[in-house]
Amino acid sequence: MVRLRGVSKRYQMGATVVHALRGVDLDLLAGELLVLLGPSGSGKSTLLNILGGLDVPTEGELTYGDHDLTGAGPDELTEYRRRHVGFVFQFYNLIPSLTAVENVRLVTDISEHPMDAAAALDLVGLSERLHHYPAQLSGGEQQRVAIARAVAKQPQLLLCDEPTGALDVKTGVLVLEALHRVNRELGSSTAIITHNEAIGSMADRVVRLRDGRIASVERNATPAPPSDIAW
Ligand SMILES: Nc1ncnc2c1ncn2[C@@H]1O[C@H](COP(=O)(O)OP(=O)(O)OP(=O)(O)O)[C@@H](O)[C@H]1O
Repeated sequence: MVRLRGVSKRYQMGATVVHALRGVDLDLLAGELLVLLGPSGSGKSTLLNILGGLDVPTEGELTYGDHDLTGAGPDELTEYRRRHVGFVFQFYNLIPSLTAVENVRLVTDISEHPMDAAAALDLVGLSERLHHYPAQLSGGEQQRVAIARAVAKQPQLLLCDEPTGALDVKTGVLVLEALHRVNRELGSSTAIITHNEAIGSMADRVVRLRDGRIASVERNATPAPPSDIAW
């Protein structure tokens, strides 16, 4: 689905150069659920941002299907994100003055092949909360609205940066269940960044980053259901 080859990212900070990624090769496969683990500063967010066209590599290649995005400019990357990528972040970034269903409609109104906003909220278990405002929802419910908003355009890629980082275990598991369901039912290739080793057990593949490099890739023959995960 998406292919990175020899991807490096360097940031110039005054006189010093920060090597965020060093020669990463990674394929995100169609329909898979990938968990990206690694210590703070190992390059996880940088990698996810490059996969999703939010950032560009200093070196290396990025391909989406048979579309070469290496060297793509801002307009081409915006088009790529708009058509194909859904993002979920640690903080939900909902519009406080809009209800759950209105937050999701912000995306469905401008998408080519959207799901119905209420159906997207149903997919994440929130059919009873369509007309609640963010302040009337728990943290886990707000994150599930953010997931519904990300998936309502039926993206081929769903990229999640610490989606359970701000949540307790019980709520975090509900969010993981929503991501798992979206991955299995919509078939969106899903990548989840986390510090939390336990979450690796629900993945088809676990990729570990260390110091900007891929330290290991493991395939899970029998991924665990999110309800079995505890931390
Ligand atoms: N915009 C930037 N400017 C300068 N350095 C940056 C920038 N973004 C990231 N870095 C540096 O690149 C390295 C990798 O950062 P990144 O955020 O990808 O790591 P991470 O594994 O996601 O960390 P965390 O788990 O703490 O979020 C870090 O050393 C970070 O300080």
